[in-house]
Amino acid sequence: MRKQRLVVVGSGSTYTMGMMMSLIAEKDRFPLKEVVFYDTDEQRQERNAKATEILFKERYSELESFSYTTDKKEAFENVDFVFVQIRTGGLAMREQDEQIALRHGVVGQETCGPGGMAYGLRSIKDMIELVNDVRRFSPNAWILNYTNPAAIVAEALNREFPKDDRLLNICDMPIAIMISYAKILGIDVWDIVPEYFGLNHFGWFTKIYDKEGNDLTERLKERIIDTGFSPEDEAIANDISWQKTFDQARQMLIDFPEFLPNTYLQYYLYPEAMVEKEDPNHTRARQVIEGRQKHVHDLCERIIDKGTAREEELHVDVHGVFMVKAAESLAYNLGERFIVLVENNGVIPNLPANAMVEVPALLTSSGPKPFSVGEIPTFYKGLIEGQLAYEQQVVDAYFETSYQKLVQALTLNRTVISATKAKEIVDDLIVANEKYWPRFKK
Ligand SMILES: NC(=O)c1ccc[n+]([C@@H]2O[C@H](COP(=O)([O-])OP(=O)(O)OC[C@H]3O[C@@H](n4cnc5c(N)ncnc54)[C@H](O)[C@@H]3O)[C@@H](O)[C@H]2O)c1
Ligand SMILES: O=P(O)(O)OC[C@H]1O[C@H](O[C@H]2[C@H](O)[C@@H](O)[C@@H](O)O[C@@H]2CO)[C@H](O)[C@@H](O)[C@@H]1O
Ligand SMILES: [Mn+2]
Repeated sequence: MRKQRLVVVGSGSTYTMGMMMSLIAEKDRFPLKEVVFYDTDEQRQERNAKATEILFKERYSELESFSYTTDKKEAFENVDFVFVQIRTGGLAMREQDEQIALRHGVVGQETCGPGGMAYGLRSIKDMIELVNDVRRFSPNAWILNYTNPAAIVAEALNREFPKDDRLLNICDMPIAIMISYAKILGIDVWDIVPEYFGLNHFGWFTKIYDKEGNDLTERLKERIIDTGFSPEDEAIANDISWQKTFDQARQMLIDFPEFLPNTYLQYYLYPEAMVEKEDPNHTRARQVIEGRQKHVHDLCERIIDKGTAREEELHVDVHGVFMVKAAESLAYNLGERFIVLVENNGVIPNLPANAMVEVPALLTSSGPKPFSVGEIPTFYKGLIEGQLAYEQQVVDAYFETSYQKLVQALTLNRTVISATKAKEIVDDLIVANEKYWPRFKK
């Protein structure tokens, strides 16, 4: 089995340690020769890197080389895989996004509504630069991207790099939801065969089968409605915010029982209730700073101080293992089924061909091979078309630096609707994002 050379971009991420555990867990199926960390923030990177160095010495003796750098050439030369998880502006800007939206009485969220637009307009520039940098040094490397908002990033990258067929955007939400389905059904998550359609953070499971082809959909729906729905992945199971989100997904299923919803639809279907639940002084960004980020920083510092990771409880989480398993399938032509983002091109014939849709696909060494979904019913088509128009309008606004299109985009978004509000929010976001956004022309 050919060993892979991997670079992790945004290696200072709160998800890096979980991802490293996934690399260790999958080392027989995705064997690595070399791992390189790349980040623009030396300090964030060093903490994770020093802890990883110790972890790899103890648990990944087969690895020939581990290093970390802020130099692009050093990072991107001769690599096979690039895993990307960057956050332009950091969690501090995420907090701004959430608070600005809430100040105007609308959903304040990382990837949905005005927050998602603000974050998207920060991510696009860095992601385009990054893909260009990687391609300069490793023209054939697989780039697997987690960077959010994945819908807007995927749309922008598809326009900027239309011929790049080794660039794949993914999201861990569908698989995280499937972990909860698996628990309810008493089967292994990797034995679930899902049918799914939508945009990123905007989709529905239409069928849930097991490997033998048994249709478990109706049984699953009944169980969720009767006995509840909760997050089960280790990383989110005890998080109150995620528990509320999964509980709300049960309510969505009661209200719209045809298909099983992605949890993110709560922001579009019940925007007022979502706003009411929020404490503007303690939004999700602050919870993550005090929760996941603190936990990871403390963990790394303990490992570094003690010189060992043996005393720590470290877990493989869905985020890391999904990325690694997808990479395995691409590297070794396994043709395994994953829900990923691809250009529509008739997969859903009653949506535009150029839409970036999230659907099941077989991952092969020549790229994702999506399954045909077929025409979707009017309710879902209507919702998706509105959201797609918003996403495409945000990307149009970015490339044309058009203020008018930004206002139009937010007016299209279900979490905003009011043109007056859209304009006021855009004006506030422009001020807050001065360091990150292009200058929009009025
Ligand atoms: N697609 C998904 O389903 C999914 C799931 C989880 C997280 N994410 C995304 O993963 C990313 C990381 O999340 P996090 O909470 O760990 O954020 P984080 O801020 O902890 O980590 C991001 C890292 O990226 C670095 N960075 C920023 N700009 C960079 C650039 N241009 N080049 C290299 N490094 C850069 C930062 O210095 C930081 O260390 C975010 O975009 C988040 O939204 C996506
Ligand atoms: O609010 P956060 O930062 O906790 O999470 C936002 C992300 O939520 C989804 O991803 C993951 C989660 O981050 C991870 O810990 C995992 O175990 O479960 C979640 C659900 O899959 C979402 O897909 C991401 O796009 C968000 O960034
Ligand atoms: Mn996601």
